[in-house]
Amino acid sequence: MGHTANEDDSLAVKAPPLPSPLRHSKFTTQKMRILVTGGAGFIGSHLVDRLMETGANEVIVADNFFSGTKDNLRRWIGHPNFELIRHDVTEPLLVEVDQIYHLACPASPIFYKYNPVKTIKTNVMGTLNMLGLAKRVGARILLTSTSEVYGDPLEHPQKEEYWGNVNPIGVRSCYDEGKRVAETLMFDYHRQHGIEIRIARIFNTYGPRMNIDDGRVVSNFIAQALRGEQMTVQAPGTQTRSFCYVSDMVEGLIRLMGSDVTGPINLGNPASTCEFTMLELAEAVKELIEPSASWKLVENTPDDPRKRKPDITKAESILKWEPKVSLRDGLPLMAADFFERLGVSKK
Ligand SMILES: NC(=O)c1ccc[n+]([C@@H]2O[C@H](COP(=O)([O-])OP(=O)(O)OC[C@H]3O[C@@H](n4cnc5c(N)ncnc54)[C@H](O)[C@@H]3O)[C@@H](O)[C@H]2O)c1
Ligand SMILES: O=c1ccn([C@@H]2O[C@H](COP(=O)(O)OP(=O)(O)O[C@H]3OC[C@@H](O)[C@H](O)[C@H]3O)[C@@H](O)[C@H]2O)c(=O)[nH]1
Repeated sequence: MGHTANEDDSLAVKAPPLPSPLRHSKFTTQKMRILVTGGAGFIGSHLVDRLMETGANEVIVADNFFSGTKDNLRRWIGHPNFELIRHDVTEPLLVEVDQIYHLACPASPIFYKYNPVKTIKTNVMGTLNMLGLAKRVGARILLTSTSEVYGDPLEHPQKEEYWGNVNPIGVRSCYDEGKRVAETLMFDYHRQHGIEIRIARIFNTYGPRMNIDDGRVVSNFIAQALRGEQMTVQAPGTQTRSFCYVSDMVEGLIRLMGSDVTGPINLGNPASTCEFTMLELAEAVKELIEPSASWKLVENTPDDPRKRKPDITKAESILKWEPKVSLRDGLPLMAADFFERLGVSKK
């Protein structure tokens, strides 16, 4: 026969305890426990390196390996402060953590357009699940949003106050509208439930470990040049992007997480040495990496933004952050990694 609450108060239904009371104990020196979703990807794995290298953190990566790979994390696998979970963020995740860097989402246009329904599910359900987790454990959560929330911008450079020019029904919408909803969810959880949120709007970032067949322009041009293929400049070639090196980006993300502002905050490199047309980028790859390389003009895809450059006044003043690596310095660093992975010897 079962007990009732009246018979035995110890079995009465109680409010759930605060998770991990040990974490607030003054008798233990706990490391900060940090979840990085999408940590097996390009930016995520560099972020994991920085978080692990301090020795002050335990890091849990949750990734479904759609575009990321275990190889990016091989130096940490087996480390006592590191755990890797194969997990899709569209499903709930139960872990006890202090901070969440929520990066999980396909980011290259060819990857995010491959299964647009899954992309929007990842942005909406994935972000809801991570916010639910943040609420349950009282964690601070940072979303890696994107410059794509500005769409094909009618203002240049783009400030955080700009609401954007986005096609809600186009082939890019699964990603840019998905990220816009993710930002909305972040702010609604913040206002309604008091969750500590941080939103970074990341502009085009490049560097070592980008998937060789990622499809984004810098990795495409370098891989094509090294494989002896023509670089595919999508028409008209005069569209611009402002390219930020990955170590600068990771520094910005860590500073934002440690700050007391919600954002959104633009992170990217607006320097005149970093805003390039695609034709200029092809010429730079030819000059700096493979002098025999050539390019051809190919058809573009719909809704490609014609120009993009961040206004980073807020990041500079609030986070005391500014990017340091110019495109001309960053391209050879990325190419060195591609030489190694493609098994081609540097001339
Ligand atoms: N690199 C950029 O230029 C850039 C610009 C703006 C925003 N961002 C954002 O930064 C984040 C990381 O981008 P990246 O460039 O490193 O791309 P990436 O493709 O290398 O990394 C994304 C990671 O998320 C994982 N992932 C995707 N869907 C998932 C799911 N449903 N569940 C669990 N894991 C999933 C992938 O396997 C991969 O490891 C993304 O949120 C992206 O939107 C990147
Ligand atoms: O082979 C290529 C690939 C791309 N491009 C051009 O290069 C420019 C940049 O394209 P990418 O695919 O690298 O990236 P996009 O700027 O379009 O989108 C990116 O923006 C920011 C992030 O959120 C994402 O990482 C991604 O969506 C576009 O104008 C595109 O037309 C080429 O000329 N040739």
